Amino acid sequence: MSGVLSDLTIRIGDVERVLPTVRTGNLGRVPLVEFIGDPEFTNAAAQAMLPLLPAGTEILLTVVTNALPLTHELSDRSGLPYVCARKKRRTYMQQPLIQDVPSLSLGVAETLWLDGPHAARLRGKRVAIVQDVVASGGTAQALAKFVVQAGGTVSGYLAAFRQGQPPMDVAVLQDLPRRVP
Ligand SMILES: O=P(O)(O)OC[C@H]1O[C@H](OP(=O)(O)OP(=O)(O)O)[C@H](O)[C@@H]1O
Repeated sequence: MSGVLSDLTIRIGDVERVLPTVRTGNLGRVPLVEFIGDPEFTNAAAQAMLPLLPAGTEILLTVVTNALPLTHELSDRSGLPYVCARKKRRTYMQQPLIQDVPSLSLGVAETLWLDGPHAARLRGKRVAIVQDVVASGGTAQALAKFVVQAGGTVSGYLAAFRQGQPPMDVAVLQDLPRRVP
């Protein structure tokens, strides 16, 4: 069972968490979802997301940081491999694909990097885009561009949480308030 019990107390399966709220420059106070450092919460979310995987998906694509442990667990449970984009160029990258994200959920512009050999794993594949939270959808759009650049097709979008109204259909466990008082 999943649900928002109050504005900021959430439950996924048997795991309940009170989400902290943080103040951001242009959004006011927003709930903060953190999977990093919380394997119990991460595992519960990954397990609950299994039925959200689009039919026919062959590989998952995500981006650091918070979505990475979630995608790892989803990969382990589903048996689907995954590829992860970075938010910094690493010296060992070979002909990386590059996408700018104008403004992420916390109002910070980013550049995403997908190492060439990882991009090659998407070629000809049906790719599900996995995120912890989808807000504006800017990150999801950038990841979808990676899929197209790499020669794959997007099978769908899934996330643990949605905050706001992104432009694409995203399968989620729960909607969270975009702002809190
Ligand atoms: O739909 P959007 O508006 O693009 O926002 C969603 C993105 O924002 C958050 O990342 P964050 O900037 O907190 O980075 P982190 O995961 O590295 O902490 C979240 O992890 C998503 O990747």
